[in-house]
Amino acid sequence: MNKTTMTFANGYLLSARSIAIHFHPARPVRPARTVAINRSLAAVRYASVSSTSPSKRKMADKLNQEERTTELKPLLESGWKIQSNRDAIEKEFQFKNFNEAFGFMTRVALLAEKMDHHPEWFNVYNKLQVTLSSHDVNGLSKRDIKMASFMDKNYN
Ligand SMILES: C[C@H](O)[C@H](O)[C@H]1CNC2=NC(N)=NC(=O)C2=N1
Repeated sequence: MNKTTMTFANGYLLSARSIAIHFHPARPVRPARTVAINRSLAAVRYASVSSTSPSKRKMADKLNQEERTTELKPLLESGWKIQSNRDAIEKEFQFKNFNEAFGFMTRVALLAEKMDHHPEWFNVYNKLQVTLSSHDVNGLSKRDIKMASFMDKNYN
């Protein structure tokens, strides 16, 4: 095999059978996962901008007795429970693994930002305990019904 010879400006001579040239990009290439996370964050930022402002929100939207019977019924049938010491509902979700659980939480988080209504939740690996209540009315509101229904719809 022929040898390649290179002479450098400082006079050094390099002689080798093969020369490997490494190109270093000006900035590090972002892995696909980072790009996906950044897109999600951009979606959250967009959602926050277009979210309902607290001033516009109807403050007196606490569920009345009739709504409690009609709107809570399908949720209680799907495993939601009314807490004994608080006007709140709770449910435990179980997933295949952490990735599935966190994907679900991410989808819920996007809605939470859009609604400006946030779940209380506790996650360990594939389990997620959720409590829903509306702090501003100190009890259940239609926002909790909406969020619980969204969770049920997105849970397989
Ligand atoms: C300032 C902000 O709009 C409020 O604190 C929002 C945020 N998220 C909320 N989430 C819930 N669950 N209840 C609220 O009353 C509530 N209020």
